[in-house]
Amino acid sequence: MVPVGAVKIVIGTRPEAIKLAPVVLALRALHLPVRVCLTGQHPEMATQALTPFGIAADVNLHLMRPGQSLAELTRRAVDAIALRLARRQPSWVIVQGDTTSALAGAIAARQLGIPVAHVEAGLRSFDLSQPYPEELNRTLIARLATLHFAPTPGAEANLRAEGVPGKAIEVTGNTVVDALHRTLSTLPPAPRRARRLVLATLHRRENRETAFPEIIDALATIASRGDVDVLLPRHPGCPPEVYTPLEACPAARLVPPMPYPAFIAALASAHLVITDSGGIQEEASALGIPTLVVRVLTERPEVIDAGTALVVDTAKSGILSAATRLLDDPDAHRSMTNASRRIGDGKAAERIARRLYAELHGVPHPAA
Ligand SMILES: CC(=O)N[C@@H]1[C@@H](OP(=O)(O)OP(=O)(O)OC[C@H]2O[C@@H](n3ccc(=O)[nH]c3=O)[C@H](O)[C@@H]2O)O[C@H](CO)[C@@H](O)[C@@H]1O
Repeated sequence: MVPVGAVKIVIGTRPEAIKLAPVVLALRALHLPVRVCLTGQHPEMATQALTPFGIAADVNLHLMRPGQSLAELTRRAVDAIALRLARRQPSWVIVQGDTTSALAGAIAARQLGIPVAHVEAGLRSFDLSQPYPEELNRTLIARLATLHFAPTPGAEANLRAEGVPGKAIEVTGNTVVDALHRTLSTLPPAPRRARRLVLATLHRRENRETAFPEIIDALATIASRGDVDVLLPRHPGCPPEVYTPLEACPAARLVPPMPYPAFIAALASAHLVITDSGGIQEEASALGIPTLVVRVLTERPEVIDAGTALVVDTAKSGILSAATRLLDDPDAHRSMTNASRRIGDGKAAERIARRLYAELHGVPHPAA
């Protein structure tokens, strides 16, 4: 049995690890007992992401199996998490974002009557197929959660429109900005680059079949300009053959998933980002790095309002014309470089920890 007031944090993937690491540290700073449970959805990457924050998981459920369907992962994750929760009876369970692990954690906790706090609550694309399964997962988690930590006023408005009462929502900023600031403060000064860096990442499930060849083709054409370097860390969830056309380009560098600090160092020095990632849109916006979002939509209108990102869809021609403009027109590029605080101010985890402290103790933290 864990001590009264213990908080169990369920983490499946790399982005959950990055976005929950500041929360683990903030809860510990308030002397709240925390246990970190990895589901193993990203077997190596979640551990890799926690390490720079000095966090080791208390348990790893190792749930991934080759060829496992989403339904099977969901079923096995609910089962395994429920067993752990029943044994340890934490006072709260925290899940983050929109993964299958987060949904399974919320279902398991709810079934055992343990309240769920949802970090990064209220993001919506309003299309259950885009991104899939993430929009479905986060919508369902909202029905299961007791406390909703919305990163922005826009996310809060989405939750209110779904009937979530105001007192169950706290607008905190996104914890990714906390992780970013903490990491930037540990980095050495960036070395000067001979050529401008185009940093790209790709992994969205709904993009894999049809859109990836177009996006990779566009990246190969950009790399062949001769005046930029293209850097693309692979995502282990993507079939390796997806990247093959880029392997022939001398100016394109395909690398294994990068440790978070190394990735942030590359991002901070990038001239242009091309990505289907959610978290990287947020980090690039906080840094003021122009970003082309290779999706049909974004559930982060804040990065568009901030002027740091454009949604360009996944056709090669659209990606190329937007990238060419930003690489060839300094004014167009400059107009997208204002670092934004709309995503967060770096204090989200502290707000989350204080609210949970108050929920657990019935009074605010004495230092509040
Ligand atoms: C639909 C959607 O938007 N869903 C998001 C999704 O995650 P995502 O799309 O952000 O996922 P990725 O792109 O894999 O991760 C990005 C992170 O990884 C770091 N990074 C990257 C490459 C590398 O080589 N080394 C690294 O360290 C990088 O700096 C960044 O922090 O799930 C999250 C969890 O619930 C949600 O929060 C979030 O809504």
